[in-house]
Amino acid sequence: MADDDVRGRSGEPAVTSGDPPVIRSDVPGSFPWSVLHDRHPALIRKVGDATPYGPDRRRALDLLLREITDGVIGPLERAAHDRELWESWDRGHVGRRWDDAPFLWAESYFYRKLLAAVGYFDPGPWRGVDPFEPFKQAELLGKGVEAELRALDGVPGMPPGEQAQTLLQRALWGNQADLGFRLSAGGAQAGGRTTGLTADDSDLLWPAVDGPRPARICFVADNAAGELLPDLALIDHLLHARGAREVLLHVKPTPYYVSDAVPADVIACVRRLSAAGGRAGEVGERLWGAMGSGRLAVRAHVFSCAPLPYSEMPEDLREEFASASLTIMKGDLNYRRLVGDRMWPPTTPFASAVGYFPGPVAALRTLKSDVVMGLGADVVTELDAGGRPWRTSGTHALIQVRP
Ligand SMILES: O=P(O)(O)OC[C@H]1O[C@](O)(CO)[C@@H](O)[C@@H]1O
Repeated sequence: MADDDVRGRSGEPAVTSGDPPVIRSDVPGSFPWSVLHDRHPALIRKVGDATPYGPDRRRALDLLLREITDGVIGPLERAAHDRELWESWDRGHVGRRWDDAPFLWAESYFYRKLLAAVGYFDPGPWRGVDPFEPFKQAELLGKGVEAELRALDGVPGMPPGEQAQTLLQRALWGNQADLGFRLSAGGAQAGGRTTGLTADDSDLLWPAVDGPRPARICFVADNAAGELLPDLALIDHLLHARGAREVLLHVKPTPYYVSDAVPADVIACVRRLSAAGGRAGEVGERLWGAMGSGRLAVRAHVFSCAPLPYSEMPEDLREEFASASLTIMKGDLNYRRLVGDRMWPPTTPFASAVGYFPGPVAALRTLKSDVVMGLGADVVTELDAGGRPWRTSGTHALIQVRP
């Protein structure tokens, strides 16, 4: 796959091969345009309403709203702890228009600036206060999560193959629990789901787990609460029932894309499981023990919040993925970063885009953005004929594996 960020003289990303163009947000009415122009302003308001910030934080939120509305991407503060890091991730976009940056880059930078606006990195009372915590917390205590936990009670009575598939499917569809999606005006209808998957390589996934030696699994999580709970139930299955040696659970180092899990969310979910009683309680107790013994380790790599595709991952992360029997990538954003945020023809083979990845990799994702590949031509024809926004509505899902 060509590297998006091989730069031309202007600093603009240059497409160097026949790969399709990187997705931008500059077409009014397009999905990425609506994320930048509708979803992000709405999110700034919701964040301001959810926490009693004082006048200085409110002013900063207003300034950010003005910046994303009026157009030009401003730099981070001179003293920002990660300014150098972001300079290394910049591809000449700072100082240019938000709409002209790659969609992936612009969204990621928006979340970094939102954290700055609420004082997340500054000395003072708001340092480390997750602006999305009220939304995550509401979900964790909600009825949907209660039902998810109770559903685990039915799993031990199933034949082993069905247990595995059930836990896999619950983790997959848990990816609908994306608060960024639901907080926006148009996203509220997410929740319907199709019965079949648009692609299903699950028969390739289990052999990678059950290989000759006890597996080491990298599990790259996505959203907290409603997604992380079934993810953790699947992780428990890998460790407890499938004899995996260890699971390295990658989450975000800082709050991101509203509901993306950070280490505190892992702890909250393990506590929630442990306190639930029944099968969920057993799962929670085992995971608690696995964290204590090191069989379940949490990672919060800085690249997990980078505005770049995984093809540009740093060497230490590459080595970690290379050492795994299987890396499981959850969710839409991880998919975009895995295959490259481009308008791939949807029948392009999945393996052709992930050839750079240093080990076996599986994507578990509900479809919430334009990027998709690895579908059968008949599937695409049928989906297109349906006349619905199947790529972005979260009602469709896929499991793709490159062994
Ligand atoms: O939580 P997920 O599955 O990564 O989805 C996040 C998705 O939401 C969006 O922010 C908007 O749909 C996408 O850009 C992104 O891929």
